[in-house]
Amino acid sequence: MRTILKEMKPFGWTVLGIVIFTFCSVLADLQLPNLLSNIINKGIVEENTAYIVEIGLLMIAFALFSAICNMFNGFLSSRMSTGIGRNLRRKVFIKVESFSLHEFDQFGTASLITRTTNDINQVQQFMMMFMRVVLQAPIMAVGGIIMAVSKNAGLSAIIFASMAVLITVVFLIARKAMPLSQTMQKKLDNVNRVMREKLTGIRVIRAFNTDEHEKKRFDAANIDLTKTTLKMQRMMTLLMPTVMLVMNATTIAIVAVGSRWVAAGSLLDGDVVAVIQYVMQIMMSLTMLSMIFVMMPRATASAERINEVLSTELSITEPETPVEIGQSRGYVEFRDVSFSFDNAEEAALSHISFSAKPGETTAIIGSTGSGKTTLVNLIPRLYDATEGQVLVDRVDVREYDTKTLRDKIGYVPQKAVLFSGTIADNIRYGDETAGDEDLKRAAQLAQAWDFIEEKPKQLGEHIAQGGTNVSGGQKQRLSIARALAKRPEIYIFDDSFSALDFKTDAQLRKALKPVTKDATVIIVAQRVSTIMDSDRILVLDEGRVAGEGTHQQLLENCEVYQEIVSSQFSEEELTKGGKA
Ligand SMILES: Nc1ncnc2c1ncn2[C@@H]1O[C@H](COP(=O)(O)OP(=O)(O)OP(=O)(O)O)[C@@H](O)[C@H]1O
Repeated sequence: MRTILKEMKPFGWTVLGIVIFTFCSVLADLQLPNLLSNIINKGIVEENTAYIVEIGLLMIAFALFSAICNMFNGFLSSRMSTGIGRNLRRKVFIKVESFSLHEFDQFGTASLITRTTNDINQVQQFMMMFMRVVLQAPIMAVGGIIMAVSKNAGLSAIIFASMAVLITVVFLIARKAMPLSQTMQKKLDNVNRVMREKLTGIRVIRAFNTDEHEKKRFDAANIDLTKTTLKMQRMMTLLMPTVMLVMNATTIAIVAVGSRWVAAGSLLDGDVVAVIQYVMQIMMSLTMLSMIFVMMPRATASAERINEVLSTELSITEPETPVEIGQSRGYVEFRDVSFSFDNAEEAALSHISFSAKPGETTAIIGSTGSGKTTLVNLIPRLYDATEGQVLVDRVDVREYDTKTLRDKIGYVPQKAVLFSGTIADNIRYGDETAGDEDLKRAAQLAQAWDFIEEKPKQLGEHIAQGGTNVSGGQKQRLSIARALAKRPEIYIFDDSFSALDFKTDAQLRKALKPVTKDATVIIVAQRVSTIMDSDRILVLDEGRVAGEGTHQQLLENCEVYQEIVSSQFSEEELTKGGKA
């Protein structure tokens, strides 16, 4: 919570304004019972109408003044809490942007979304309530007690007794509510996770007719959250009736004791009414304060979750003195590299060594799960190697500023990702200064121009969120065009040709040759036909290098490669030289 309170720093003047308005409104409110008691004691008892009107008008003026102060207070509090919410959202967003895949794995996407939205909202609402109540309630309670004691010290003893009861109840409720609030946020994460999976996997769910199964899964998460929320709400519903009970009991006690003292002539009627009014003010402020105590655990849980994100130590950090770009042009080398995912029993990559040179194409092939994607992810530092070194232009990737490193790389991921916007926006992601002609050229090279040309708005055609309004192959071609527009020194194609038909695959590789002739090209592929012309093929098997060489060399000496080839080609094709 301390971290969140630090967020109040830029709002110093607003806080000062809130403090001043709160003081003014409370002081005005505290005058009202006193004035009412004067009306009764002097105006009504002595039948002095002029006095009643005069004090009545004064009461209206005080009430109006308090209302205006409260209005300003509300305005400033909302300005501050929404400002804190905005700043936190910005900070979390920037922090998450600097996360490596390791941190994404650690938090989970659904949880990061809940933290950026719901958790920050909780804190924002709490801050709003906090600023309105946390000053007002104690001042009102203390002021009310002083005023009540000044009216009659004996009657005020009753107030102390009831305050003790109320504080005990609030404490007990807050103690129970605290863990429940924390659980609630976790369960909300769960609901978001199931919902997210359902929305992103809707096609599979429909195709496999698993709507019922998904419904049950969602119901389970939803009911779980509902149960905890209800438990918490039940606790909260106890609060108001308890306050009312204590307040009414106190009023009765004051009337019972006060009426005797009035009859004995030691107390005035108006003072009994004033003390009752002070009791109401004190109890109401304590109730408001108790709302803070009830909101606080949930807000604290949310604040902790936000803080977890903000204080995460990045597994991929920038070097203190980054290396300047040298003369080389994209030379990639792996030196005895091993990599393990957190909590994984076995290493995903073990002792990998190879080099990929500019002007050459290096292919990586291997069965599913053999570590191909993991290997290429180490080049742009999406993960850092656990052991060994990944070098780009003979410098360890960890010694580069990540922006400098990633500027050298054109990465086409296994699963093509498009953003909502136009086709041009998506290709321009690679180079924001690219003109329409550059975009067209990149699209032509990526064999994407044919389908773009047919669209009514061509490059200006809208792409839906997640690229759902283009086919898988078209998505992949746009994703390739994006990398080409960047004109990088190192191209990484992670199984990027798999959604293309054989003809387009061959055309694309042919078109790429002149463009990438000076660059280092690394192609991950499942299809032998895609990579058989490569200068060097690296065969991966269970995270280890099972062979390295050209297609012909591997056919002769690498068993794993022979198995892959024979699973994809017929005997006849193999004797013809494996051409598909
Ligand atoms: N985020 C992750 N956390 C833990 N283990 C992972 C993670 N990503 C991949 N793995 C594991 O690491 C191994 C290598 O995965 P990788 O994705 O690199 O394989 P791949 O060869 O690219 O497979 P495919 O051809 O199916 O894409 C697999 O055993 C996989 O289960």
